[in-house]
Amino acid sequence: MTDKLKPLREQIDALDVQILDLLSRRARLAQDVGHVKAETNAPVFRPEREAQVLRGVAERNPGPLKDPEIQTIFREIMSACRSLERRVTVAYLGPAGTFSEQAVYQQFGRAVEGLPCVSIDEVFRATEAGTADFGVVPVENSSEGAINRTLDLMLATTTVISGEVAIAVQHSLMTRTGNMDGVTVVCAHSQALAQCQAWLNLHHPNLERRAVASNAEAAVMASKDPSIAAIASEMAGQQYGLAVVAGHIQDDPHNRTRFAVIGHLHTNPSGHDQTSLVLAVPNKAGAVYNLLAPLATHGVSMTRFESRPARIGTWEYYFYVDIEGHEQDPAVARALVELKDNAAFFKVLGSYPLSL
Ligand SMILES: O=C(O)C(=O)C[C@]1(C(=O)O)C=C[C@@H](O)C=C1
Repeated sequence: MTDKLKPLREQIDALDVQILDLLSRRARLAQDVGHVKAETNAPVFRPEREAQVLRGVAERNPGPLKDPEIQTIFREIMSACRSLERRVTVAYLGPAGTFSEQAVYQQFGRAVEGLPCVSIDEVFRATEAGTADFGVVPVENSSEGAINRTLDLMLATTTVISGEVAIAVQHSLMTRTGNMDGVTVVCAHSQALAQCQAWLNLHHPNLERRAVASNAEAAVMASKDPSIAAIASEMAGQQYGLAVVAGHIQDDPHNRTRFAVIGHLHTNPSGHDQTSLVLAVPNKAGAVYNLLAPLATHGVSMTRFESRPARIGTWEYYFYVDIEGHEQDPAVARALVELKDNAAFFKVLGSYPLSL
């Protein structure tokens, strides 16, 4: 056995030497890029470039490694190279161990400075004030719908959307012991409780369900109190020393949450982009239909349409609309001019690469 392994390991060692050399050369080039950027005060993080690199490696991937694995490796390479230029700070809904933190790493890789915040409002504040370069905020969940606080703050603040990340949200029921002896309460964020309600009704109908600020907060509580179980990601459970009682308990096995990367960066076109808008129309018959007509005229697809009450005491709404393409794409640019003409209110939240 060792005789057969030895020559294979020698080949792996030789390749690792080459990989290391190539990585060092790549890192030095990134440093050069950093110097060029520093001269013009250009942004270090370029989401459109990173999206192109990640799509490119998936297209050229000869296997046997799978595309997501290859992309994870290259994301970390770029993250490490980027941190040689400058380590970016990213605010997210903390504490550590939340799905928001997972989304930060999925977008920026590990060589990033995470700034956990106590609320979505705080993430916007830190980003708007420049305490963080970027913020990562949840926008919508595939089973529970829009995160209204995020939508309201996107309208009210000066931040733009520079990118998006989608992550699979898998919940586990966890306690200190890995069993439910003496447990009377289950804690989680209200969204997580809602996403697991059918499972809880079936398996633990008598547990008191208590909504708390975040799933990670629930994990902290469960780590201190044996009468509390937490619903959270396994990552959060590990962080706070919990053991899994049951995994994958979300009612929708394909449960996903989409996060927006907010900041002050207007991202350039990557070739596969999306634009987010907020619109309002005068409250009269046919107004919404007329408002959206320019999209059809210019062949621009709408991928999302969400309404929020304007909260000014009348029955008026803001419409959150996602369309395919970048605001610099000619067809999108033409459609936006006409949309703006039709709308009583018009704001482009940002154009950014579609999540991988
Ligand atoms: O191309 C750039 O602008 C770089 O800074 C290099 C690099 C990379 O490592 O490939 C690093 C950070 C940017 O976000 C994009 C790409």
